[in-house]
Amino acid sequence: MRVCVIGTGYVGLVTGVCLAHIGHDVICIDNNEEKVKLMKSGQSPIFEPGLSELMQAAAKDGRLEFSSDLAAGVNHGEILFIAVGTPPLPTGESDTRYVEAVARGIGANLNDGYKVIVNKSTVPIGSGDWVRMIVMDGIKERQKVLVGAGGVVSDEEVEKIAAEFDVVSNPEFLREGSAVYDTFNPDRIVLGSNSEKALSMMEALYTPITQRKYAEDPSLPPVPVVKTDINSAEMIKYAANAFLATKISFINEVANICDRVGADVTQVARGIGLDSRIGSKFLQAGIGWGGSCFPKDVSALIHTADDYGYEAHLLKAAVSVNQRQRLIAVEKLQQELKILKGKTVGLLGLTFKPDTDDMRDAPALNIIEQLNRLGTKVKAYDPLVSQTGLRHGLTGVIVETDPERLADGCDALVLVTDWAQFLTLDYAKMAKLMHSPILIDGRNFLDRKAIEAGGFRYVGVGR
Ligand SMILES: NC(=O)C1=CN([C@@H]2O[C@H](COP(=O)(O)OP(=O)(O)OC[C@H]3O[C@@H](n4cnc5c(N)ncnc54)[C@H](O)[C@@H]3O)[C@@H](O)[C@H]2O)C=CC1
Ligand SMILES: O=C(O)[C@H]1O[C@H](OP(=O)(O)OP(=O)(O)OC[C@H]2O[C@@H](n3ccc(=O)[nH]c3=O)[C@H](O)[C@@H]2O)[C@H](O)[C@@H](O)[C@@H]1O
Repeated sequence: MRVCVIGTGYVGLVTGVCLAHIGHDVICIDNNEEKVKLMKSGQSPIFEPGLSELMQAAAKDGRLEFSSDLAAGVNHGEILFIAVGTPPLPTGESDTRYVEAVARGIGANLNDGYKVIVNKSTVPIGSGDWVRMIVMDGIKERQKVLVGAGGVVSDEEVEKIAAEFDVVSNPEFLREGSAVYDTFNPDRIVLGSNSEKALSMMEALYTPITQRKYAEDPSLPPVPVVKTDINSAEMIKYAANAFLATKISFINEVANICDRVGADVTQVARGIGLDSRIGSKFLQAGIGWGGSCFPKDVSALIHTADDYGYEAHLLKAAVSVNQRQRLIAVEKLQQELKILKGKTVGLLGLTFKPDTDDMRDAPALNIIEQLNRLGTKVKAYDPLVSQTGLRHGLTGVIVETDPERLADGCDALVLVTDWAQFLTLDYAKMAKLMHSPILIDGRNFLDRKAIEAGGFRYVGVGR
């Protein structure tokens, strides 16, 4: 099928590349010319395991193109994905201006022939109808321009074009760092629409994936396709992220109680996670959830509830537990070192999770800010940030090029991101380079015994 994906961030680029890989004819559009230039040269603007290889192969096979020309993209695609960002506004609500610009642009360029317009971006509930309205506005604006220029686009023609598109909500559930894997091995595909025609085109689009043709385990039963109305599909996305974030806040709260009563949250998590009603995933206690989506999506859902006269107490509590948890490492440093002014702390990891270069709403940022406020010198080593030299506008932190330089002269280390590389560092050597070999394991990631054998005092979260 002919597909156009508009917006080449994590979601758009991974969607476009994976759809090309399974045989569709894809054009990816972005209004950032620099990005388009980079992608045309075969380079991925984001770090995502496996993505570059698939991207280069699909481009070589002629199934994947990049452009900044929206009109060309709209003309090409039978299915048009909107995958631009929906960042949070200071109020917590979602900033939909990029979706609006794209929807208007689609309308202004819609041509003959049926099109499915897909909301892949995470958008506030009710956005399906809103996108339809904006696309219609775009069509009308074009009509005005054409009429002004002596063209002849009649009202009937506008109605005809309008009748020839449907809007589908198709929320995305991929995780950064395993985005390609998640795309080929989804737990479900959610499609929200009231149009049978649009739904059947979307089902056909995803058939190779739902039939597990590209799955790690092709013998699994087909991927469930959940077909709903548009509002419910949009709500599924928010509810899923809000549930996962709340689950992490729950285990973090349990961890804080464990710290006080002398229990070990890692053992508790295993003990409760084996209950199939609870499940073992997303029970890793630590310094809290971050990233580009959990914080913004939970806030947006709280905001939506508020708009409709409902106070979302539980979600607000999940956020407030998380805000406190973000600084738990600083509390632990104070317990260990007492006065932090004039001390040097080294952060192992900066990104909000491993296998990504994304620093959006990373807990490291709060830790750096708070330590700076307390007069502490902060250094950091991150496998990706240190290597790529990408500083992401980081201030108040010296980015070191290797773990031993990081340890040199530190009063304590804090493991911020659970990068696999951190399991095999030479901790004995690092301990010798430090003023005081203290390690706060903000992700309960390391083997306490091995770290202690290396000469460190080990402090976990809730263990
Ligand atoms: N990052 C993630 O892991 C996930 C994100 N989502 C949702 O997907 C959406 C996209 O998120 P990301 O990929 O992280 O976004 P992003 O912020 O990384 O990328 C957005 C891209 O859209 C482009 N763009 C903005 N306006 C444009 C326009 N008018 N025309 C063409 N391109 C335009 C930007 O240049 C940028 O390349 C958001 O709604 C997010 O909540 C959903 C699931 C996972
Ligand atoms: O909407 C989105 O953008 C995506 O948000 C999350 O994906 P992502 O943010 O990439 O990363 P996660 O693996 O979910 O981790 C989020 C945060 O929670 C933290 N986390 C995760 C799991 C856990 O047990 N404990 C924990 O503290 C991570 O360190 C990270 O800071 C969801 O998992 C995806 O399904 C969703 O598509």
